[in-house]
Amino acid sequence: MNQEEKIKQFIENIYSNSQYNFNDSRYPEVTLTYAQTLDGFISGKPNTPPLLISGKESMLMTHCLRNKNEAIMIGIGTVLNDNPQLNVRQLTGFNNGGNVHNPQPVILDSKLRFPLDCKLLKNYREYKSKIEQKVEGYEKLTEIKPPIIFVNENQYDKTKAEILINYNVEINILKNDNNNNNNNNNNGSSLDITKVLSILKSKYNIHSVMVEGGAQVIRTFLVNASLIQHIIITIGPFFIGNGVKAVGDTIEKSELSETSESLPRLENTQSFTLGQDIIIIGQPVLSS
Ligand SMILES: NC(=O)C1=CN([C@@H]2O[C@H](COP(=O)(O)OP(=O)(O)OC[C@H]3O[C@@H](n4cnc5c(N)ncnc54)[C@H](O)[C@@H]3O)[C@@H](O)[C@H]2O)C=CC1
Ligand SMILES: Nc1nc(O)c(N)c(N[C@@H]2O[C@H](COP(=O)(O)O)[C@@H](O)[C@H]2O)n1
Repeated sequence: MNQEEKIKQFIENIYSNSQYNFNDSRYPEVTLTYAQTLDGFISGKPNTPPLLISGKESMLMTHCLRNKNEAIMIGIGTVLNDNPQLNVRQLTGFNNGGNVHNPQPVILDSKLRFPLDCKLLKNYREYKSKIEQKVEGYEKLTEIKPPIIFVNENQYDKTKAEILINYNVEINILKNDNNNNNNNNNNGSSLDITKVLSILKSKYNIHSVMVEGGAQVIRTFLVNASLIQHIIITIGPFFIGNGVKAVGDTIEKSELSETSESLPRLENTQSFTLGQDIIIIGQPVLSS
């Protein structure tokens, strides 16, 4: 077995040992995963170029996780800062007829700041055009899905939404409920994450979601930890001194949701090194 096959096998085991039962839940199976430095940062200061924390082996693990999960969720802050692709391009068989799949991108974007020239849209449009024109090798391309975006009612530009809908982007409009439990210091523009997850399950039949960040989204899930089934953290073996902290400086008790009265601890933990990085895996549990 090569390294990619070993990582895929390892990831299979994580999910096959999971207690999660899709039929019993209103939500998809959620994996919160991100990479941080030894001093707890997930990126450099805001508006600086994306910080590569994962080494090549743990990045391969991230691509295997993307391949395993049906959807990948990020916040608009990450789209704007990193312009990510969120595909599985490091896996064998990518765009070559292999048995790999790109996850469905899901973006939390209350005010619809989604840039029309971002890679997520550009890659999708290029893929679609190649399929429609049947360019050579088109049958072997790995499918790219247009993003699903969640916005807050009354906070988004309807004209921009129309443009995106014409590009096959799905826009889901949520009622802005300031009493939701997603406190994350973003001035009342936070989407109700339980609604987002239940729509992903009921409307799109999505079974599994990998939540990749950024900081505000990680925080939202940690204060609603009953929604998470797995946490997988890559620790890069270096310090950077400052930047964006994975969970911010402090989380107040008042931020915790009704269903998650504490921040989680991990059970069934596993840790190992991948290249020079340390991987920590566990299932979050809440103390009562
Ligand atoms: N090292 C890693 O694994 C990763 C690092 N990052 C880094 O994270 C940084 C971006 O983080 P942030 O600025 O915090 O942006 P973010 O990606 O967490 O997006 C936050 C935005 O999402 C929207 N949003 C709507 N509903 C929300 C909800 N319920 N909870 C949270 N956000 C909601 C709001 O507009 C909010 O401003 C970037 O620098 C990026 O490089 C991002 C992903 C992974
Ligand atoms: N696993 C991981 N390790 C790092 O060091 C990272 N900086 C990230 N960032 C996440 O990956 C996205 C970029 O994805 P593409 O390479 O463009 O497909 C970035 O936006 C973060 O979500 N992840």
